[in-house]
Amino acid sequence: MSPRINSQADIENVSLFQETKSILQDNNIKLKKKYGQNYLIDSFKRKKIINFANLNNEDTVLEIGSGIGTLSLEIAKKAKKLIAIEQDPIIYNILRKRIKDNGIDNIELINEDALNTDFPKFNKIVSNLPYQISSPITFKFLEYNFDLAILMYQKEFAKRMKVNVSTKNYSRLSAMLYFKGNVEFLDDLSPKAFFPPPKITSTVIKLTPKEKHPEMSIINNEYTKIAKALFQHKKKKVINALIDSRHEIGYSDKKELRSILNKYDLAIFNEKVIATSPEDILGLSIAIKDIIK
Ligand SMILES: C[S@@+](CC[C@H](N)C(=O)[O-])C[C@H]1O[C@@H](n2cnc3c(N)ncnc32)[C@H](O)[C@@H]1O
Repeated sequence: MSPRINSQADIENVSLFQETKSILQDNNIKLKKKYGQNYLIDSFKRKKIINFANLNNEDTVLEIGSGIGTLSLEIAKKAKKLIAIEQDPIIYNILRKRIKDNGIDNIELINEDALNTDFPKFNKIVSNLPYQISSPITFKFLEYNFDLAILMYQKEFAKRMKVNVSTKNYSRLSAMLYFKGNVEFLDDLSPKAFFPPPKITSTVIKLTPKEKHPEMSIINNEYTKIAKALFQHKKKKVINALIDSRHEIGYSDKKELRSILNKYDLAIFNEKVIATSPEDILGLSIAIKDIIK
């Protein structure tokens, strides 16, 4: 069915859709679900996403999952340099050719799994992320120094990034991000903005790293393990969640851990996990750090 055209934005969208379709057809590509290959075909949203990053000619931008270059070629026009990482070798080769055909010389294109490669130096990130790596790639970003990241996720995932203690979206992710980054919701994109359309709505967020929390820098390991253990049992009391996820903090014997924990007289043990703030979890991590293996 031909798309309905009402405005200039519609015309641009149709042309981005046609361009995407013809690149895929010319290369005999069937997009792969396992790589999260839903390509942006809404040129108005593309412009908006790139504008959110406020790019200038001193920026080195990192893009994870560059696909056929829908964002990449536009980012490269505004930034000093783009480092684009694409795992699928066939899609990587298509983009490599597009870069060459367009005479672009400021894109470093890397054919790797972004989770298993060190990122070259960058100061901004702009990415329509492959949804299946949302969580690990977000934590990986936070290991690097950068000014800001404009990132697109599944809406349900994005909602879990902000801390709302005692709500159903409060999660390990929000508890981890609380100390590491500020999250600002910027925009939503309907499935129609992508080809093929995914089943879900997407959300664009701005992530800005926070100053290192002084206590978190010494307790990060213990906090990470404890948060992982706790949020597997969000509705349980803290002590029971720790015992039930004892393998996350280095124990296999339930009785042994219970008797160790019973030596601590901590009020937080009787709180429900969902009601404990990141600050509470930090306090717990400091209190029991010596028993975390
Ligand atoms: C949602 S698409 C975005 C493509 C393009 N940036 C756009 O906006 O249309 C995600 C891309 O990430 C790639 N990808 C998936 N897993 C990856 C990984 N672990 N490392 C690098 N790229 C990956 C996919 O092949 C796909 O091209």
